[in-house]
Amino acid sequence: MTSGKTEVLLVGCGKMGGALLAGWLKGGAVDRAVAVDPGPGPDVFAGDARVTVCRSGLDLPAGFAPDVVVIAVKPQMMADAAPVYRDIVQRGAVVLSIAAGKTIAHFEDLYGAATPVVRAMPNTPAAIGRGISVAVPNARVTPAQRALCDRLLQAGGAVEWVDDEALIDVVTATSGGGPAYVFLLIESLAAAGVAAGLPADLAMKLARTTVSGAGELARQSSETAEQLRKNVTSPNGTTQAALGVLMAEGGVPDLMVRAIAAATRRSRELAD
Ligand SMILES: NC(=O)C1=CN([C@@H]2O[C@H](COP(=O)(O)OP(=O)(O)OC[C@H]3O[C@@H](n4cnc5c(N)ncnc54)[C@H](OP(=O)(O)O)[C@@H]3O)[C@@H](O)[C@H]2O)C=CC1
Ligand SMILES: O=C(O)[C@@H]1CCC=N1
Repeated sequence: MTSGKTEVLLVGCGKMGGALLAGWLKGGAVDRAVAVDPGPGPDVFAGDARVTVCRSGLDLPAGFAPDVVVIAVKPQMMADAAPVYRDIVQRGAVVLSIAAGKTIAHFEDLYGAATPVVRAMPNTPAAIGRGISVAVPNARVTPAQRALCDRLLQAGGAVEWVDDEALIDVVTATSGGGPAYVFLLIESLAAAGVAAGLPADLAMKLARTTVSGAGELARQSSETAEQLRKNVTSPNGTTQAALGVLMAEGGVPDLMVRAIAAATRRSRELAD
């Protein structure tokens, strides 16, 4: 922090890093950001005086000493992308990683055992301030660094902190990837409507509006999700006929257990 200003180095400005940066700039959470990305991702921010775009970590502005280094590259790119920031991290920045699978120990190995590291998992609704992140700090993170990471993550929506890092793999499977499962539901609902005779544009409008409306109702209502489901399900009516298929053995609840287990396994594999 320079004279009370918050300075961020963002490594990887793609879908998730870009969504976070947009939220920081919009909410004023960041006074200066240097975004490193070899692709066109950060170009959309180039007109903002607070943002400097670099194509490589070797081209950082002279003397740049960020408060936080946010790692937002794909886990598979980590070995190429992350080592170049060792000096800058060792000058006192906290590392905030949103990469699936990559553990706190991974960054301690890379940057030194004394490095303050926060491992977090956001999701793409952060782009509209409606995401949720879960974060875990290592013991080196100071209260001020934790508050800074909390502020950065809150620009994208809700934030939960946990102590057990192993939960982050499950969080990754549940809420990190969760929006994709919901978009699949929209696609599947629309496709099923078309298969049953609806025009495609009407089917897609019904699916998008129904899923987003139901999501907003779930957010605003004090009733449980189960009760909200029952409120739609008239005894021996049409919804009950559909749920008899969806909730049968091997149906959505069973599939979701398998899906979350597969994603959790994959997150653990990406640690290496
Ligand atoms: N997408 C999501 O919903 C979520 C993603 N995450 C995590 O966020 C991270 C990024 O994912 P996502 O945004 O989807 O991926 P993207 O591919 O959209 O973004 C990654 C960006 O990093 C760039 N990049 C590649 N190599 C380097 C490098 N050496 N230095 C700097 N930037 C580089 C890529 O450029 P290029 O494309 O040119 O290679 C790309 O623009 C991942 O670790 C993922 O696990 C976490 C939560 C949710
Ligand atoms: O699919 C992935 O690996 C990343 C992590 C969570 C969402 N996208």
